[in-house]
Amino acid sequence: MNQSKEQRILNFVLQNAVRGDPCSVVDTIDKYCSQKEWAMNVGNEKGKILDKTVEEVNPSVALELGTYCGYSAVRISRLLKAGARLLTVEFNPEFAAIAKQMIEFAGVQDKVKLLEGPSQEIIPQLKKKYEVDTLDFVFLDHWKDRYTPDTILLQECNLLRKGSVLLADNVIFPGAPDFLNYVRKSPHFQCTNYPSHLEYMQVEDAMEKAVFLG
Ligand SMILES: O=C(NC/C=C/[C@H]1O[C@@H](n2ccc(=O)cc2)[C@H](O)[C@@H]1O)c1cc([N+](=O)[O-])cc(O)c1O
Ligand SMILES: [Mg+2]
Repeated sequence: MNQSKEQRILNFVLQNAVRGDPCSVVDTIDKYCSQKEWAMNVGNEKGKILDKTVEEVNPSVALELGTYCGYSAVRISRLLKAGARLLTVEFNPEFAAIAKQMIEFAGVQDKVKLLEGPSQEIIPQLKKKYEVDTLDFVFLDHWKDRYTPDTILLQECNLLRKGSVLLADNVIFPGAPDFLNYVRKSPHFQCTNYPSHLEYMQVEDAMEKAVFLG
């Protein structure tokens, strides 16, 4: 049975990155996906915007929607302070299995909890089942038509507090027009746009930061 692209990415990391070194895992995925096979990791250019935002927020509890191969889970968790944790949601069992191995190889498994299932089922479980009070940081990088309903669901579940920061990937390409419309029109969010490029390509993209005002 021939391998999936995601399995090939993982194998390349296992053979070429340094075990226990998250930066080398991130760099090795970028090397593979820029030279061999494109994949929908946030990448290094937008990854630097993600890094800056995570460093600014310095979250104790962070949520990621859309783990995929674990690139941004490794990227985010490498910046977390001792005792801080990242919850990352993945719906596809194959991707979840790849991401788990990627996270363990990078040595960040103590900071990352991978939750398998659709975001609309997991989000309402965060408080009781996963002992979350409120979220300091949320990275949205899953299905683009889920950004808005999940942002509304996060509010309905009282998971955001004054100052909670949402950062959304791909608001230009593939695009999340309804999300941009929603957060920019809402009196509950203060928005900032960060123009960038699609990972590994010279296509315009951007990230949107939306700070919850309570
Ligand atoms: O489509 C994109 N992303 C969708 C991501 C989806 C991921 O989120 C998971 N999920 C987890 C929980 C859910 O509830 C639903 C899905 C899916 O199982 C998948 O692992 C995308 C596409 C391009 N592109 O250039 O085409 C570039 C990008 O940066 C992208 O992020
Ligand atoms: Mg993306």
